[in-house]
Amino acid sequence: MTTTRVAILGASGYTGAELVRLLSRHPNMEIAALTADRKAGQSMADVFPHLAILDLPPLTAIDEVDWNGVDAVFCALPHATTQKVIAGLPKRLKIVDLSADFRLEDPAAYEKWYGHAHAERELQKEVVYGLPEFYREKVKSARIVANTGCYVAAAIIPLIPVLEAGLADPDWIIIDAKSGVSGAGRAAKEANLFTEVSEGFHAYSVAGHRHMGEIDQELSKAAGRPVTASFTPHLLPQNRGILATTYLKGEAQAIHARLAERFAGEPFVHVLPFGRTPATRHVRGSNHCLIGVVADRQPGRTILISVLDNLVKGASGQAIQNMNLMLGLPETAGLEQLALFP
Ligand SMILES: NC(=O)C1=CN([C@@H]2O[C@H](COP(=O)(O)OP(=O)(O)OC[C@H]3O[C@@H](n4cnc5c(N)ncnc54)[C@H](OP(=O)(O)O)[C@@H]3O)[C@@H](O)[C@H]2O)C=CC1
Ligand SMILES: CC(=O)N[C@@H](CCC(=O)OP(=O)(O)O)C(=O)O
Repeated sequence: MTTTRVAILGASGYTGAELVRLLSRHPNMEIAALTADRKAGQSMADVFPHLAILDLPPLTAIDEVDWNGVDAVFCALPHATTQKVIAGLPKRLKIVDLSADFRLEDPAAYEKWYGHAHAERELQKEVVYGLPEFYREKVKSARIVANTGCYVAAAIIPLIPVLEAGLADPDWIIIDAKSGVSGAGRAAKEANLFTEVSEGFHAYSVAGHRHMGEIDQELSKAAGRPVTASFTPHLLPQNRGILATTYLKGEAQAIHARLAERFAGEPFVHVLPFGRTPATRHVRGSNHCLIGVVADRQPGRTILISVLDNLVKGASGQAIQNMNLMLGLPETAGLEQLALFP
């Protein structure tokens, strides 16, 4: 089998480093180029000492990449910087974009949630929304895939099959989600200082987080009519992991049966026995998403708990899963590691 030469744009960030870690053991991909912005000119060993044992190309600016030596691209740049970069890449390249820049199919929704007009509306029409468990066939033939967001993946993986089957009230969906701090990226921000995050816990962007547009887009498709979910993100004093607790009006046993049937055979989504609940440490460092279903005390109300590692199934692992599909490789290639526990 041939080896695909990949470039990682944004390799000096957290998801870029996670792509390098996972791809270093991928049987069919080799890293041909790595880019950075402020850290261009440095080596990966300088920027991420845990990767120093690997033989890696230097970090360069994007315009210094020799595209003749590249077959596929993982784009791990901040949102709002990605549209122009992807539009400028050679058209023969397969691209998975980890940012939010191409996830919203409606340009008006993009403008509403991101506060500016989409810069590449024509290109947007070509992009496939890339949650593999639901868009596998489309991803296989896509040139550009927009990876699902980390909070969004944790929230919608269990919700889509429930809404598709009409097993919960679409007007009563409450998603209470918590993320580790690596979800905010490596760039220094006052709000993410140790002193601001440790020994505490807080909600943020309440009733206005930009992921609401993406959640509503996908849940509306699943329900077959407009859905406006409640979603509140919280910042956990830990590095990795997302846990979403979702409250629904629907019968818990029926919801559990539907999810168990829908995800049977999925390599990375697992439904726990009825009543059992997962924790972020059960998925740390792995590409797995675990789902627990519990009957609330009030009959007809259900609590869903879903967990994933924001840097793996929420970003870099999911991106490799999508790229595997785009390249006709086994979907699990390079992604077989179990969680790091404790
Ligand atoms: N962190 C997470 O858990 C998740 C992140 N994502 C998304 O993935 C993307 C990457 O996230 P993450 O790795 O956390 O971010 P980081 O802030 O850790 O890294 C960003 C990377 O982009 C580079 N960069 C920044 N600005 C520019 C620019 N103007 N031109 C070129 N390169 C630039 C940085 O280079 P330098 O370091 O040299 O400045 C760095 O390599 C984001 O869009 C994010 O929303 C998606 C899901 C989960
Ligand atoms: C903890 C934290 O700050 N998380 C980020 C979301 C993670 C992310 O990178 O967003 P995308 O999945 O859209 O790319 C936030 O709340 O904006």
